[in-house]
Amino acid sequence: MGIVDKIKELENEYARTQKNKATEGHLGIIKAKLSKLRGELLQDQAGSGGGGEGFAVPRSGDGRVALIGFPSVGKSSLLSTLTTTQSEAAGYEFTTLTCIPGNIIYNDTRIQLLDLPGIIEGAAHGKGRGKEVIAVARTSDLVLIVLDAAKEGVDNHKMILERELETVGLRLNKRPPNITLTKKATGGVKFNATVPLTKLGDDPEKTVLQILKEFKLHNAEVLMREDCSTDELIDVINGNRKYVRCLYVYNKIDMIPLEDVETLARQPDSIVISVRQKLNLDYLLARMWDAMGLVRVYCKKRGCPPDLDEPVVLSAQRHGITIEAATQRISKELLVIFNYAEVWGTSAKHSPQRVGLQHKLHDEDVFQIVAQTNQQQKQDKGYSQRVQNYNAEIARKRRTRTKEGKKKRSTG
Ligand SMILES: Nc1nc2c(ncn2[C@@H]2O[C@H](COP(=O)(O)OP(=O)(O)OP(=O)(O)O)[C@@H](O)[C@H]2O)c(=O)[nH]1
Ligand SMILES: [K+]
Ligand SMILES: [Mg+2]
Repeated sequence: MGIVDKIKELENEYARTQKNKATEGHLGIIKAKLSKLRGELLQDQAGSGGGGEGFAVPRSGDGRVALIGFPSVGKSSLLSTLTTTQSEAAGYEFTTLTCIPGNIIYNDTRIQLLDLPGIIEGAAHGKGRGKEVIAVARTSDLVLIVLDAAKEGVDNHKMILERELETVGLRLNKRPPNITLTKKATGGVKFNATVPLTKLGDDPEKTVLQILKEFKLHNAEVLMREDCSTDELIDVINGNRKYVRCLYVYNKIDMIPLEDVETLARQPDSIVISVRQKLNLDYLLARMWDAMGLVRVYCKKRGCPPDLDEPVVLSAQRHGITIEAATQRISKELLVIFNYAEVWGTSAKHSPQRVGLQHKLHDEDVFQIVAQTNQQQKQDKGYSQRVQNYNAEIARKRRTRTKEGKKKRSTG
């Protein structure tokens, strides 16, 4: 009998067995067997054929949130509750074997929520489908580390998960260190700092030089604008770090005493919930929204009220929250003829305020783009260059589209 059939048989047995005190032991053994077999199945998929390339779930909506956690903490139950997608949930581990996307509409914004297989210690080094799960975390705007509040050693679980994510270059709830590193061809190492450095030993410059040497960087300029640690310097040298927001979601609080719930809720970036009893889920959504740093702005045409049902959603983490990012989202063509914008809302000093492309918008601001007049276009030296760039980009897009079309026709 193959592994899949064995799993089927055990699942059927699990479903058939009455859940009560007398059967607890027997169910426990089935669960253990199932967990072992499903873990093996997951490993197989990661190894040959099935896995490797990661989960092919395209990005959609205005932001992406990944559910990361140990098996059976309630990730799938949470996805099925917050979205209209159903992801199978069960009492045994590794119920979910792949990435399952769902959608949340919140504040007129579409958020893609991703259910994922449970991960275990060693995930970062390829245990189970750990590598692929973590790869999804890297592409997300927010990671929800889901924890089982009723499980013993939940603090330890939290630490293990953080470590797994950190190992592969994710940095949770941290800002990129304020260090500029410029690699040079010659000239040796030039080191400068604008603040006192307290975390790099007695001779910070020497420490920095030694670290650079380890990475075979013999010619470079380093400028530190904050009191950084060696780890932060190494992050900057490595360069492929991904800074992601993260919230800790403690599920199953229906199973623990109220005092314990309060202790967990007081920890930073932590939210306590019960999916089963639908406790605190609205609060979770509100915290998710805040953590994602999304900004809704409304574009209006001259003489018309703005369309308040259709925000342009900007992400501080991804493309920025400037007038430029907003204009680009409406149409690249508009950027070519952009003259100035008028802004109403909390980012404006007075309403409306006349602003340029680099103005940063706030949530629920309204803006109107004012184009250059023909006369202004003639006088603007940069105008013809912008038109050329724009046309070149359109041409490039058209070429890649035809190429892709040809490829599809020849393979499909
Ligand atoms: N008591 C309690 N049980 C819950 C809660 N949420 C989920 N469960 C149960 O926990 C078990 C595991 O739930 P799943 O949603 O399958 O967990 P998962 O994290 O997706 O598990 P894997 O896919 O195996 O990693 C199921 O038996 C759920 O009914 C909750 O809030 N309270
Ligand atoms: K499960
Ligand atoms: Mg699941």
